[in-house]
Amino acid sequence: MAKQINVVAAVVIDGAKLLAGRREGGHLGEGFWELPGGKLKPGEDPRQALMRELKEELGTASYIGERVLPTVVHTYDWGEVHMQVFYAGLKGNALTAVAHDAFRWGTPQELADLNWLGAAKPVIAKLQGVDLTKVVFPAAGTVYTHTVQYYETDRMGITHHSNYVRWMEEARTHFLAAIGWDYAKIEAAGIISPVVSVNCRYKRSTTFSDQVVITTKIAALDRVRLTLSYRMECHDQLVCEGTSEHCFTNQDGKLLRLNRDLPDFYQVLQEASQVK
Ligand SMILES: Nc1nc2c([nH]c(=O)n2[C@H]2C[C@H](O)[C@@H](COP(=O)(O)OP(=O)(O)OP(=O)(O)O)O2)c(=O)[nH]1
Repeated sequence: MAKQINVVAAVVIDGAKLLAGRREGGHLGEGFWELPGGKLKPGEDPRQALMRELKEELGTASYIGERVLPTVVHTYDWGEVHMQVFYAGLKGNALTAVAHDAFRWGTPQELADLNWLGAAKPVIAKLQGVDLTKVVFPAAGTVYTHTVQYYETDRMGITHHSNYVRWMEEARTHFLAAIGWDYAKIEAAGIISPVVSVNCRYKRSTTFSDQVVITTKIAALDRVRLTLSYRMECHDQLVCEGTSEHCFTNQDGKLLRLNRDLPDFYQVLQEASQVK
């Protein structure tokens, strides 16, 4: 059986253009054009891995967006490449050539005829119908990845259903920290945030070492209540959808009105709720 090689790659975009790199001499696939990226380390979160690779290969920090298409599988003499592809943007302007001997920016149409590595071809084909200027990047904190632990599975090796509610809390903590209101700050302001309800709909099971990508959004916000929605995906498939509803009280348990009692927090939440 061919050796499986897990790879992450980026459609790095700037306006209507994407970035192609030509593989330098001395590497497998030398002289072919590719999307910047590289091998995933065991257990590594794909988006984190891609940021690491882009930093190593292009010399600049990046932000990572949505998946471009489901995982591409392509077999070479040297193994079976499983490539996860995400949109990305670069924070810096100057590119440092480390693993490439040439770079080219172009629209998907302009770059279609380059001599692409096999696994990149379906990506370029898919991009022919995409207007890259319309690609949006998720707002900070909306994407969180949980790796399923051994102790979270049951006797049959399936993740116990109770864990999904805990992961919602992890994703929520991550989300609130990213919008500038981590739990320490909320507590320092004397605010208590009870959970009013939790809802969870299970679609597929997960198991040990699966990476569950959770997208958190504000589903509803009024003066006293915040509802967050969570969409959990694993191996490109929806595994669970949920919501959690929260109110806010002071130390005496008195219900707070966000707009009157916590205007700064309310404003940040309102802005975050505009993100679709
Ligand atoms: N980055 C990238 N890799 C691709 C593409 N298409 C494709 O088949 N591959 C394959 C080639 C390689 O077998 C593998 C990427 O491995 P790599 O050698 O670049 O990984 P790396 O940066 O971790 O390199 P190294 O440390 O092992 O030298 O994926 C593509 O478009 N981009």
